[in-house]
Amino acid sequence: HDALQHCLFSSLFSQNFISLKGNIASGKTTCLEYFRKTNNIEVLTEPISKWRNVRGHNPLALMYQNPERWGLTLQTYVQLTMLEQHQAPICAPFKMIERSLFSAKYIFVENLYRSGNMPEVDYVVLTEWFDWITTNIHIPIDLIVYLQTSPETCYERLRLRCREEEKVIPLEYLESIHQLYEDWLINRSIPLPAPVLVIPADHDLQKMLLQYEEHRDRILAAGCS
Ligand SMILES: Nc1ncnc2c1ncn2[C@@H]1O[C@H](COP(=O)(O)OP(=O)(O)OP(=O)(O)O)[C@@H](O)[C@H]1O
Ligand SMILES: Nc1nc(=O)c2ncn([C@H]3C[C@H](O)[C@@H](CO)O3)c2[nH]1
Repeated sequence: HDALQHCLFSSLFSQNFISLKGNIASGKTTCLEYFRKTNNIEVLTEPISKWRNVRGHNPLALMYQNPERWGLTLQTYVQLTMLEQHQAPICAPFKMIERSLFSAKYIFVENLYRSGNMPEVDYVVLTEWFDWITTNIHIPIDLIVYLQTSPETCYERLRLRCREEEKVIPLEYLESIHQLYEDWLINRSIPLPAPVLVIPADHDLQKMLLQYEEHRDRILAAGCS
């Protein structure tokens, strides 16, 4: 009975799906935390724990160690876990999801392929999967929030956070990821699934919390855009 009531409740609201995007260590987790605490927003962080341990295997580490051999393995699993995130039922008027099925394809798969770290057959098979999913399954996104940082800032923060698998990431990797985000979200090289709100995110924690406060109304008006 409760589940039915919940679903009726959530169907009454024009559900608003906000996708939070940004480079590695651009501050997404901090942003999600802010909105989880201050508003009635359901937050879905990246399922990175799954990528680091799927039945005892760590495809994230494997990909960083040998992208040509393990890129497809990780990306196939990222695509599945991100689809699960998009499909997860929600019972709040807003759902903020860290990155998306789209950023996995347009940023990370694209980067692996363009940098020569993904054989074309792998790229083509992943694209076939992605095209089938996005054609046959509705992936609702009402607003994209882009935490725009410089690669250097992300590199510094990355080193501070020192996640084991990420120790091998050079600045150049962050620069190419940054360029793909800029091409997509600023220069609109690929059609966008939703409007983009850009938040400069090179500032310190205090200033960022003020930025989130300033942009709160715009973000929570997602569905009425
Ligand atoms: N505005 C900030 N100023 C300084 N350090 C920050 C700021 N925001 C986050 N950090 C720190 O930088 C590191 C990365 O931040 P965070 O985990 O929020 O990034 P992220 O975008 O979620 O990373 P990923 O893409 O890897 O999930 C963390 O150690 C965090 O404490
Ligand atoms: N190759 C690859 N493809 C993805 O779709 C993807 N999404 C996130 N990540 C990496 C970035 C951070 O190290 C860590 C947490 O964001 O996981 C990815 N790596």
